[in-house]
Amino acid sequence: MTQSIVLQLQQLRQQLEEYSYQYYVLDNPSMPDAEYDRLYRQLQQLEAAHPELITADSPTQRVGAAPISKFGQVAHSISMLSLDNAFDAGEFHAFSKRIAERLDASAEFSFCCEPKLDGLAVSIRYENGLLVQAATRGDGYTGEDITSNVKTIRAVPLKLKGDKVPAVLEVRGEVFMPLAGFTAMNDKARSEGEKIFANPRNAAAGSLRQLDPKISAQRPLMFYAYAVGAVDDVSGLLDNHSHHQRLMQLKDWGLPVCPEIRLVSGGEAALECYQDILTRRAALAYEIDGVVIKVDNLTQQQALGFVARAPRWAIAFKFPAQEMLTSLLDVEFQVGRTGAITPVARLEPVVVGGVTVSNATLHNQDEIERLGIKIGDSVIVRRAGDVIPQIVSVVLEQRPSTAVDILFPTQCPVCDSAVERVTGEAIARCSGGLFCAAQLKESIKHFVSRKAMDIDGLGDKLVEQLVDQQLVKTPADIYQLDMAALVGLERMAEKSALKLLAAIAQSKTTSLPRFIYALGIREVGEATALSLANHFASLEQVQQASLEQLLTVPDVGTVVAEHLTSFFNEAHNQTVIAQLIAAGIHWPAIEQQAVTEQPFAGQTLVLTGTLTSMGRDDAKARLQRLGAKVSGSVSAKTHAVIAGDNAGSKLAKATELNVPVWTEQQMLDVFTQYGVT
Ligand SMILES: NC(=O)c1ccc[n+]([C@@H]2O[C@H](COP(=O)([O-])OP(=O)(O)OC[C@H]3O[C@@H](n4cnc5c(N)ncnc54)[C@H](O)[C@@H]3O)[C@@H](O)[C@H]2O)c1
Ligand SMILES: [Zn+2]
Repeated sequence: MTQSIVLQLQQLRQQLEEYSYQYYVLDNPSMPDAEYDRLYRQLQQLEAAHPELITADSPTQRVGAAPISKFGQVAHSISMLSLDNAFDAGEFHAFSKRIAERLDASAEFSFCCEPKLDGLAVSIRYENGLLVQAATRGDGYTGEDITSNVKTIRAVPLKLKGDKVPAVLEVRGEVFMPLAGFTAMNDKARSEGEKIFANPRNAAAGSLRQLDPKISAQRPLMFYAYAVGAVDDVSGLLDNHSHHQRLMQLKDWGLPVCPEIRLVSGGEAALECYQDILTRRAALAYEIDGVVIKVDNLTQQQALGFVARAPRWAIAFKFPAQEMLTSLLDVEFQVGRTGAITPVARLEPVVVGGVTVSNATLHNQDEIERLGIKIGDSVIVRRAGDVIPQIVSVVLEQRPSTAVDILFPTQCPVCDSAVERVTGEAIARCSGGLFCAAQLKESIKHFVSRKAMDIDGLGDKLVEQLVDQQLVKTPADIYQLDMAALVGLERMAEKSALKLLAAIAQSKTTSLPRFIYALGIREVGEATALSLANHFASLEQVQQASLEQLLTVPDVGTVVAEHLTSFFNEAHNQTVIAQLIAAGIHWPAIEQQAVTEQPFAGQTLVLTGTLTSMGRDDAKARLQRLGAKVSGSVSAKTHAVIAGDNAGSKLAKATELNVPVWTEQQMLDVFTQYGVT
């Protein structure tokens, strides 16, 4: 019996030791805090039942980890301790009862309630108001000398304010990374393929404990003071009665103090304060993992004193954990309305931040590779605030032998079309734009829009009804709609149905650029559609064009060319195009003349002001057909500016740069001359 308990204790201590090493020394924990806390509690309970088995080196008897040798060492003349935890109101009441009994006190305590900032503790020493040294907590007795690094934190004053400051003042507080800075730093690292930090605490610790302070200087670190360490204060400047009052003094001396700190009277008020901060947790600019509730009276604090590793006069009342351990059951691939394929992790349900989480996004294939994740893995899930749950890392040591690789689909899970991933893009997409049910509503809305097939009366609401009722499964089905189908729809009177059918019939007479644009190929806007039509002069030629041929078209770069080839390579799309043509969609042949005669070839033109004869888009399209590149801004390279009514700054700029200015009429004359009407 005892034998097995000894073994169990050994195992727990060893495990906690290893996790602490990763957490404190490497700043790279492999376990969520909640899992560490759970094992720690287990150890505490076992030790409480068998006090004879407690060893001096047990994690329950020690603080943090010894300083590492790459830094100089700093001995703390007043040790830097940890805090005992409470995980529910009952545990807080037990704390308050304990202290009342110890002090034999009947009156309510004044409590100072402070957000428990999630960063790392540092001690900063000021001598005659000047910052002379800064150290980490280390094992509580000896910390690491990080003076140069702390000096790079802008919020930390190098000199205290005012001339009345204690001769020696050690300020203790937390260095942390505000959420905005954390997110920005990780986004940048991710886009540059660099290591990202699992959470703001690791980011703060990893950023501060750098041999090169220049690296710390670039990191968005912040500091809040929450205690005083050693002092030499012969003139009695520092308050001797209230912890809260001391914090206010630190503030006056120029040290940042968390604005959420409250002095309250009694346990109930402390619990209310806890609740209040918990409700506002997500709205705070930095991460906190609980509220530290401290007996405010310094005489009482002194009387209560310390046990092994924590003061008796304070307790950290923890919030529900934002990171939990769970397992990855499966990965599903969802197809978005624009064809983007997103891997979604199906998780063993777990409560994170007070909410049950059973799914998390895995973003894309790069993210899957970055995490090195497999189905069956133990994973750390993080849900902070209203942010969608994320998988932050895999616990490799717990990988089961049955874990299997995640296979990214090569075929769309909705429509079976090929999945494409264009060079340089992280997102993989279904290439069956005209056929894929997941993309149908968006593709139909685009197909019928004004600059595409221009079907009047076919608004978004109606498109949704047609798709939902499965009357339209591809754009080609629009041309099969009849009276019987339409009058069955909501708010569709016979008269409007007739009008709609007429508009559909009318849309069959179109132009090649419009038709190409209507296909909704990614990145193929009106201008590109026009370039393609002009260059190839027929749909067949566009459909059959190779990547190299496409790259010779003005306006078409690698990304557009890749989208075009994968779209036309997809047989599903070809089928729908054939159905559309069969339904009677047609356009006038593009005259060879339009292709060759391009008086504006190689020229950049700018349109400005209000045109009276046509819309800006229309004019732009015609100028493009004549070879022009139409730009939005005037420079010395602009060939001419076409000025409509009320032209403003662009016209002024043209005059200033001696760029020729044409009237709308001059432009119309050119259109007539070349027959672009
Ligand atoms: N994930 C892991 O593998 C792993 C490993 C080791 C430790 N841990 C985590 O670390 C905790 C133990 O670390 P700890 O000893 O630093 O204890 P702690 O973080 O629970 O509490 C003490 C610390 O709280 C901080 N703090 C923040 N705001 C404060 C305030 N207003 N007043 C006073 N202190 C404040 C200080 O840095 C202080 O040192 C565990 O509960 C666990 O969650 C995790
Ligand atoms: Zn699809």
